[in-house]
Amino acid sequence: MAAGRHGGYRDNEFRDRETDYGTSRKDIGSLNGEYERGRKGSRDFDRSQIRGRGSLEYQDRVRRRDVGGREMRNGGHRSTSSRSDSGSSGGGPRRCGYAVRPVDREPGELSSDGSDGATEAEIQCNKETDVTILDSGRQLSPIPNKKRKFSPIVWDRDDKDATRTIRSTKVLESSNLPPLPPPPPPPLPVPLKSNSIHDDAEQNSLVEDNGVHVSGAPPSDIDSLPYVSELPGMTDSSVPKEEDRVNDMIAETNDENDYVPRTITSSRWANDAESPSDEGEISDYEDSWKMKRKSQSESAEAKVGRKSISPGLGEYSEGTKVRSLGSDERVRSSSRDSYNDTVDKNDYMEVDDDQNIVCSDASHSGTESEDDVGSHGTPEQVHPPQRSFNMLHGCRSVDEFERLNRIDEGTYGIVFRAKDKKTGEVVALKKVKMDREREGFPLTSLREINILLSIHHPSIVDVKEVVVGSNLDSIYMVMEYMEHDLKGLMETMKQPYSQSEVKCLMLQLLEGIKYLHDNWVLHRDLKTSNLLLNNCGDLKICDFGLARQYGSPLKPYTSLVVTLWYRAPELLLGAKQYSTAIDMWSLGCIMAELLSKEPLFNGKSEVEQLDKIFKVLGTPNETIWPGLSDLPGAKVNFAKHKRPALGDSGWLSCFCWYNLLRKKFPATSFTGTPVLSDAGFDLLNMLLTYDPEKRITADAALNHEWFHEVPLPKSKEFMPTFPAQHAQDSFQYDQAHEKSNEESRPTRGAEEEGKTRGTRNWCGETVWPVLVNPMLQAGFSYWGWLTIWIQLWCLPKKVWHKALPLMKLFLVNHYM
Ligand SMILES: Nc1ncnc2c1ncn2[C@@H]1O[C@H](COP(=O)(O)OP(=O)(O)OP(=O)(O)O)[C@@H](O)[C@H]1O
Repeated sequence: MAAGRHGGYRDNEFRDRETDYGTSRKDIGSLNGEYERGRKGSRDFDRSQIRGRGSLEYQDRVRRRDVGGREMRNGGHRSTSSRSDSGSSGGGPRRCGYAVRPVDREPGELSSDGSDGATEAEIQCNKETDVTILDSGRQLSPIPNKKRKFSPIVWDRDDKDATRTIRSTKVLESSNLPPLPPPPPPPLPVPLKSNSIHDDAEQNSLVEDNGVHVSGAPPSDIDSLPYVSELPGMTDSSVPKEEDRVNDMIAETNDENDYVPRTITSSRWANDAESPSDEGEISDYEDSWKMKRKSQSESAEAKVGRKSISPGLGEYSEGTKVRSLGSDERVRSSSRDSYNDTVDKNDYMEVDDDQNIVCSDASHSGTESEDDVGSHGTPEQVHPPQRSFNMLHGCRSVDEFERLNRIDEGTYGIVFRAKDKKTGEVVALKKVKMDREREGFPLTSLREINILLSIHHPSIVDVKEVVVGSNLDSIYMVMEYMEHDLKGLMETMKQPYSQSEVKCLMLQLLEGIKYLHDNWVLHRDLKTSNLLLNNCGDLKICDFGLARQYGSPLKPYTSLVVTLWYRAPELLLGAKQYSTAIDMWSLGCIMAELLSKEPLFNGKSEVEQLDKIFKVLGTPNETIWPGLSDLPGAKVNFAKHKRPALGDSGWLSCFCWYNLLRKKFPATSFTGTPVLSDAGFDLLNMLLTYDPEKRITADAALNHEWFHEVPLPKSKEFMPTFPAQHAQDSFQYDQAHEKSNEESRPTRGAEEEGKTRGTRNWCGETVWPVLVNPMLQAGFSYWGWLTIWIQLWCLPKKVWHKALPLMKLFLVNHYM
């Protein structure tokens, strides 16, 4: 029965896998190991033991079994005509298997040999992005393909103090650091910048980075990177106390089911089991931020109650805890990032083909197997762009940027286009919204900053630095500027993207998602408005406000993630344990949207969303989705949209099952409906597979045959370009802004008295002195006058008629 719906499995296959899973769960390390081994494509490996992240192998196995036949996924039809044993898990693109006639190529489409005829100018675009283009048009990220043993993003401070002290001493000694002058206190309460660890021949020598000396000694492991408190001039003594205190707070407040986060201070991702959940991790941080803010406006002693000493540099106190924490986090996360960028392969222990844990760092050569060296190639060839942060200097002011125009406003931030006055570079500045300031620094922004500073990939928007406004609460992320977001772009397009263009976009998207998943990051908010595009054809994923680390084994997380239209069915049904498959479902929705220019499932509520999905894909049941009935939402009696006409099995059911989705994307069309080949439909089906365990992984999707058949993915240089939508806003916004600036000009009376109404900040908002009475503020603004006007409106007509001329007179005198 299920065979017809989801990939053609027989029931007993599920049971087999279930049994294996049960066994393997006892030893999650072994599971991970098997998964990693499986990824390398060991042919003799018993893939049936792998579940979850090993679904790639699972798909592979199914493919082999079904060669020559037809396979249904969500009841979908899978063409196998051109499919051989793909070995997709480790095989890579099989482009040689496809003979591509020139006539089949669209302009810009890559040929089999990779020559796309791009002009030099066009190729220049690629050079800038520092990516290698494969013959299939795919970009090779400069990041290793293997899944990291540990996430590069650091949220934890759970290292033992003693170890830290020893490490600190070791690092400092080995680098023969001369005593540094005490650094100025880090000015920001969030993790912002870090040092740069250079990976060059003189690993043990001092490296000067932006005028700051840091140890260039290769750390024996990532934890040995220096901390703020380990630097000269910073005392370490108070750190343990603070850590203990913070850990106590975590222990007291951690509740895995609570969505409200608590602390950012613990948990390395790969060791998630020992750490509080993400939701638990942040709010302590927020608490700290609150405390810090409180301490700014009142006396620190009064609020903290316990600690009142003003801390030395690098020390922790209640009042400055966040600042120190932020700096520390900043150093650690970005240290990893810098280190990751420069010596990515050296950074973490990785698992090689033979399940050896390999530290490719030269200092760990003893643990590096020959096999691994061979399989990894030469890490030295990879030189991703390096982000150098000066950890000892404060962040720059936003005044060092010239505001050009406002790009867009999201839920969590306002994005501006701006120009770096120093370099002339045009960037995007995302101002963190502090609307809910009373609740502390926004969690989403903390996550976003932390993650984006820690990862680097051509398909992920690059955060260059963080700058502050005149008011310390104004925090801006400086990002590379992208001309479009896919949602806005598609709204302006008359025709949807062609298949070859969708392939180009999907490949970039999948590369980015694969990188995230390999680095233990779930994006959790993939949608077209979070995909940016520039006129070089580069696609980049942005908005990491909902992103988080995941670990193995999975922990319960909130299911209130992902924008409704792109939310996976397991989330809609209330699953708390989910993984990378939720992002893959979103990719399925995005792929469909790219092809049709319409959202695939545009429900208005969760129930309606589920109903829309079920209508198209059929209502799932326990057979096609084992474990479905355990989900909280599955108890609801949904309408049974059952496609198979002849029971649950039989080849006819295959057609009936998937035909609604296939109807939306037919293989041929005379009506202008977007067409999708069998292979493309197969990929779409695999992305929109109900059972998250069976849903295709990013890795497998990258190797899907759709990307290797004609029409081939269009080369980025030949992607259509459009006028920058945000630059168009510029005129309108600037006019509006000019008008609002008019409002902020001093009143005539005030001018006379030499007073002003408040100053405009970088965004054009009025900033009032803290002590200005809000009523006074209202009185000086149009809003204030509007309020009065409305009140007058409510007055009896007689009174109002008398008041009106007076009001007019007053306003004319006052403003004209
Ligand atoms: N680097 C960038 N370059 C150009 N435009 C950008 C950039 N980053 C974001 N934008 C634009 O700003 C919009 C909002 O950005 P973003 O999604 O990061 O904010 P948000 O508040 O988190 O939004 P959401 O409400 O979707 O959560 C994006 O849809 C995009 O149009």
